[in-house]
Amino acid sequence: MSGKRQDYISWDEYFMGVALLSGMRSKDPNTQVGACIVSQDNKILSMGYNGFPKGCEDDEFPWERDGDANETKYPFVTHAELNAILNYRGGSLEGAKIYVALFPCNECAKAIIQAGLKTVVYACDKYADTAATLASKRMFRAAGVELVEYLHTGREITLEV
Ligand SMILES: O=c1ccn([C@H]2C[C@H](O)[C@@H](COP(=O)(O)O)O2)c(=O)[nH]1
Ligand SMILES: [Zn+2]
Repeated sequence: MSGKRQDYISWDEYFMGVALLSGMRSKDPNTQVGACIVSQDNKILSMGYNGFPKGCEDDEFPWERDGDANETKYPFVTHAELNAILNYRGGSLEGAKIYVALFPCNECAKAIIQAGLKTVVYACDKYADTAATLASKRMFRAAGVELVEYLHTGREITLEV
């Protein structure tokens, strides 16, 4: 009997928690996505969330979903997964895992595969029926990337400072 705490969070809760916390930085009024990249030995390598590129001010670019293409957020927003990959300054991400709030779109899938990530753990798949997600799953399957649905534990985590 070591007397250690028993209610500590699991690795999955920890990394998905970091991904969700990163997503809370997003200014997207509809969908906030966070991502956390983790090495094979459980070290956090990088994080990201969906937002406009550097120099593209949140108050000057549109957050709309509908309208003329260039009056919506879609051409401008950098996705959480891509930001996490681009934020990494350490070299290779070969073999790493990515925890992400939303199932990656086809563009993120390409970046994930090409960066050498081998596992995607996702919390939500709300666009499962879209062409982008279906293309994404097809590419992940072909590239041998493991897809793991995050099992929500129901644990509420409160952060107090
Ligand atoms: O792989 C993905 C897919 C989407 N996102 C971001 C891009 C947008 O900011 C939102 C999606 O907005 P909706 O209003 O739900 O269409 O999610 C991402 O980061 N990664
Ligand atoms: Zn994407």
